[in-house]
Amino acid sequence: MAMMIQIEDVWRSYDEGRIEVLKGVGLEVRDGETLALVGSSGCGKSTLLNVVAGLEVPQRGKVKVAGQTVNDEASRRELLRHQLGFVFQLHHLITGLTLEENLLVPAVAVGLSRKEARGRVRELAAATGLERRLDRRVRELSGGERQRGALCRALMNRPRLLLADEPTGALDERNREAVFELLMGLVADRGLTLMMATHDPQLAGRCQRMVRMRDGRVEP
Ligand SMILES: Nc1ncnc2c1ncn2[C@@H]1O[C@H](COP(=O)(O)OP(=O)(O)OP(=O)(O)O)[C@@H](O)[C@H]1O
Repeated sequence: MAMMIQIEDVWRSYDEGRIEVLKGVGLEVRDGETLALVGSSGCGKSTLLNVVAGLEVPQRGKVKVAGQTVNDEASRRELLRHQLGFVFQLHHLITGLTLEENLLVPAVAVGLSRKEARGRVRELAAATGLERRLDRRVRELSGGERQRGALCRALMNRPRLLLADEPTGALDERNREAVFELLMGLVADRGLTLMMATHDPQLAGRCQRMVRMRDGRVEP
């Protein structure tokens, strides 16, 4: 069975080792699997996702995504641009730009033609009910719309892996359900691998596998 993520004995600390967050994490996620990462606040879920995404560098250990070792700037850049999409708890869109402009940013970064990029924008906007919001500035969108926009942006470069850090954590219940349904629907349609940190047991239960973090490690 092909592995999408391979994490081996990963250690990450802050403040010159005084704050130890990841203490020898090992985890494998299969291609096409949906996995929920749960555990109490501060146990290191976000840090682990950031390490997988190459946004943070571990002091020790190995991370492979789609068989490629993530160990230098070039591999991290390649990973972020082509292999994975990331949805954060807060949308992280540029609020002064329109939604469409935001979605074009990752496409421009990989040199997609304007025509192709606009085609993808329309396709994702249709899939998330945002067709009539594309010309709006992000600061004029609702919380649920922003989060749906963030999901679109994460999928613009057609990654095979989606990482999500409390993707519905900042939303009210109605929006939470709607955004989650969209996310899971897009993951299923496209056969994506999903690794998602969540505090919501209901959302976690909708993933194929649930993994608990405790004291800087993943429970067996
Ligand atoms: N840049 C940093 N400098 C110092 N400490 C940090 C830094 N980033 C994270 N930490 C600490 O690492 C620990 C784990 O943080 P992390 O955000 O990974 O936890 P989490 O499980 O995602 O928590 P939550 O569920 O509340 O989002 C926390 O105690 C946090 O304060």
